[in-house]
Amino acid sequence: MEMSAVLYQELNFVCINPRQQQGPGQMQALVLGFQPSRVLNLKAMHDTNVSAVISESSKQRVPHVLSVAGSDSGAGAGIQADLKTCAARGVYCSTVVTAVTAQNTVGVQGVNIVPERFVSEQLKSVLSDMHVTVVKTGMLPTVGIVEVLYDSLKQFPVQALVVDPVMVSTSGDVLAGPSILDIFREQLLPMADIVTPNLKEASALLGGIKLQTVSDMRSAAKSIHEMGPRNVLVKGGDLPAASDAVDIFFDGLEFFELRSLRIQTQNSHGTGCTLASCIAAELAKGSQMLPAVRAAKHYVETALDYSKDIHIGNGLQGPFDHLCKLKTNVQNSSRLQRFDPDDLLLYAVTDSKMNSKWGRSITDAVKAAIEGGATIVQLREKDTETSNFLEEARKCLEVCRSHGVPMLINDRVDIALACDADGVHVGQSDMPAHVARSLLGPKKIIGVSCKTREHAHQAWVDGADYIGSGGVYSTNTKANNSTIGLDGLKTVCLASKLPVVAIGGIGLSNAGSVAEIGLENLKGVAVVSALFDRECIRSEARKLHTLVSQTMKTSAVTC
Ligand SMILES: Cc1ncc(COP(=O)(O)OP(=O)(O)O)c(N)n1
Ligand SMILES: Cc1nc(C(=O)O)sc1CCOP(=O)(O)O
Ligand SMILES: [Mg+2]
Repeated sequence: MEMSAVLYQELNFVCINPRQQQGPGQMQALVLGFQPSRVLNLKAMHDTNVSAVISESSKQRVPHVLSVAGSDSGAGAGIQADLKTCAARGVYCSTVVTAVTAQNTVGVQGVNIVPERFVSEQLKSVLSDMHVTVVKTGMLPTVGIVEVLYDSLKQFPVQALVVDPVMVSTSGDVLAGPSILDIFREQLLPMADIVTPNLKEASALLGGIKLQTVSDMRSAAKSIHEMGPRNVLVKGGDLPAASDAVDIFFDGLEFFELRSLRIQTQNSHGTGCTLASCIAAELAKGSQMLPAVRAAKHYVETALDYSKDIHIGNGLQGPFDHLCKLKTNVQNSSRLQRFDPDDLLLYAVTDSKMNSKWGRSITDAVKAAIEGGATIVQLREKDTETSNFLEEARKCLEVCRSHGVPMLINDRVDIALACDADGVHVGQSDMPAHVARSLLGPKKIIGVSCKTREHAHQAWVDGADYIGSGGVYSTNTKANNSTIGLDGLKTVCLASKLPVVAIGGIGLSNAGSVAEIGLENLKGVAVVSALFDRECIRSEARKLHTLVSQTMKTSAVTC
């Protein structure tokens, strides 16, 4: 007892794990904090009566993904891809190896399946001891392995399960045969929070039906959802070549077409594993499902683009550089996607006064909004000094980029240029949109505030990408703002082909009425106080996102 007391004093963060005493005289001490490599094994200690001495306040839960997958000796996919992805996303990753493959850029030369009982032993070791937040599965080569995983998850529940139903490698080699399909459908999918099949895997899960169009992908997502997973992402990377890669996300209520640029590269081995483990990592950090999927798509796209010319191996299936995000030149690189009007769905506009009132930084506020589902962000910092504004804008941009969410600057074209933001929002008394366009170039997003049909017409002529129209309701956030009501909003929508986002006094109580107007180019709502003047930005964003997307969907069908 005395010996342990000395040790505890020396090691501030030591705790004894009470769940896994390994036998008399043996115990594990685990150094908490984000330094999982510093695990001490205090075998020499003989006092088995020592109980945990750590106070709750000094415990720091680390976001933790457990990858249950096969090893890829070439390290482009499988366990190795999952480890690198989680490292790049700042999340701890433990591993349970289900198979060892001899693999390179040419193909799979051999597979050695780990016996079920040893998969089970690995699962027990990790799940009984470490606080796993999310389990992500990859190659599950036998029915027995799926069974032991199912049993382990029943015994040690985790916050989320991400299932990448790996069946065939990029090179076309079979990694799990058709015998696995029944148990996937019956046991694993009903437990999953998301399943991420590519076209071949979706087809296999559905008994071999052909999937050739985006419409087929929607039907497939719906049918797979009926098997029990909370969310489905059908990846359309194998659809006949088009300029965009389209994935279909279905949460049981609505479909989202998630588009990204198709990167021309042979270095795409491991993209499926990487996407799924990045979703798991984002969920482990507290993200909602759709923002996690968007962030993961953006991460994969950035890594593929960064690695498109690297050369590793002589085969056709090259790996890519998962850690590219940690290299400073990529950290601040431009957004790859073009402006997507659907990004206007939940537009979060910041307010410095509200952030000071609640004692949070702009970056923390923006991060919470995105994690709750905000699809575009505008920094509207009327009272922040220029140097601070620029510094904060750079930090926020990093957060937005890592989630694939566009970030615009209100009024200040100079700040937008200096931090390489994705665009600006200007009003009728700000810099004219056509001047902003000539300064920012064709690739940046420009939004213009419009209250009348004349404003709307001019915005189009000036080369704006979208219109912000309001105040739909009266607001305390912007002084002396005139209210145009729902009728004024309709007039602006009908006067333009540009996508429109409604603004002004919008919150949970009335966002539904706005979304209900059902005009095709009304794409979403922009909110300030309904997010940033609230205690929990993340949960308000989540509620607003659900409300607006569901109402828009219903209204679009009726109109
Ligand atoms: C999306 C969106 N719409 C409208 C506005 C208002 O812009 P503006 O009229 O320039 O007023 P300020 O925001 O600068 O006070 C906006 N910011 N965002
Ligand atoms: C920034 C802004 N522009 C408006 C316009 O009518 O163009 S209303 C507005 C403030 C919106 O804040 P809240 O969501 O807290 O009402
Ligand atoms: Mg302005």
